[in-house]
Amino acid sequence: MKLPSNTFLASIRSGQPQIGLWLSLASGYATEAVAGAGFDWLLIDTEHSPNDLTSVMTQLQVLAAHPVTPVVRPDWNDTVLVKRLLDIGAPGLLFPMVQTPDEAAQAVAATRYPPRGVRGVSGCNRANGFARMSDYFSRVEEETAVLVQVETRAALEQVLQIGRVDGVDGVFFGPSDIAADLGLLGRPNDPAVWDVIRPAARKLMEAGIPVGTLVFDPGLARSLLGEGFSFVACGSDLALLARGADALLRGMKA
Ligand SMILES: O=C(O)C(=O)C[C@H](O)[C@@H](O)CO
Repeated sequence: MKLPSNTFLASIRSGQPQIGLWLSLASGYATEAVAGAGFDWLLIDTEHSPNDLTSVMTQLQVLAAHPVTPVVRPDWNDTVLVKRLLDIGAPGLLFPMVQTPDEAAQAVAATRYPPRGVRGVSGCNRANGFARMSDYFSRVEEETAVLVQVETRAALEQVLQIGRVDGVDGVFFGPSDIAADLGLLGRPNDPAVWDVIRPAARKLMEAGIPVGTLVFDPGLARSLLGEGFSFVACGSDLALLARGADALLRGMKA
């Protein structure tokens, strides 16, 4: 038994755009319902949703039956939590609120076994096929996507240094937090937010570093992919449910 190749990672490295969806409902059943839609990547969020380790694992199990790559967002750049997420088989991690190259290096180190990093070793777990994957230790680091999230003006100023940290596979812009940092709380689509994100994203793209984001506007998502963003999530399971319910009732009352 071999460690599966990470198709999301191979795609962003080779410049093939990846369309994603955020998973915030913290439910294996809801995840199963969207799993077959055909998204390239699905982000299991533990920062802003009621997910715990067990609900994340259930969703990873569900998604294993589908040709889509799950990426898990830990709630913090926390070495111990990262070890546990990797042991349950997260093929990619999105680290929130990475502010400096040192913090990006800390995120990478959490995903590497010694001597390259600080990941603790478990011999038998879901990630290594319960010790049946003969190549797990030799390949897991090259097959794990390490994505770091830039969410403040301070981080934007160092974006290239953050993106160039050895082991970082991509930089994700958080428009909601960047908007808040700019004094535009609740306005992630405000042009002023994108006026600071776009030049930073271009710098990374010119350096060959994949760039991603999440926007709740399919038109903006399409245009960002056209501008060279590599991995763009264009909505969430939670928003689809809530806004779909709103629209259905509105239609009934119209
Ligand atoms: O700043 C952002 O944008 C993000 O980090 C994404 C949000 O956390 C996501 O929950 C959308 O509201």
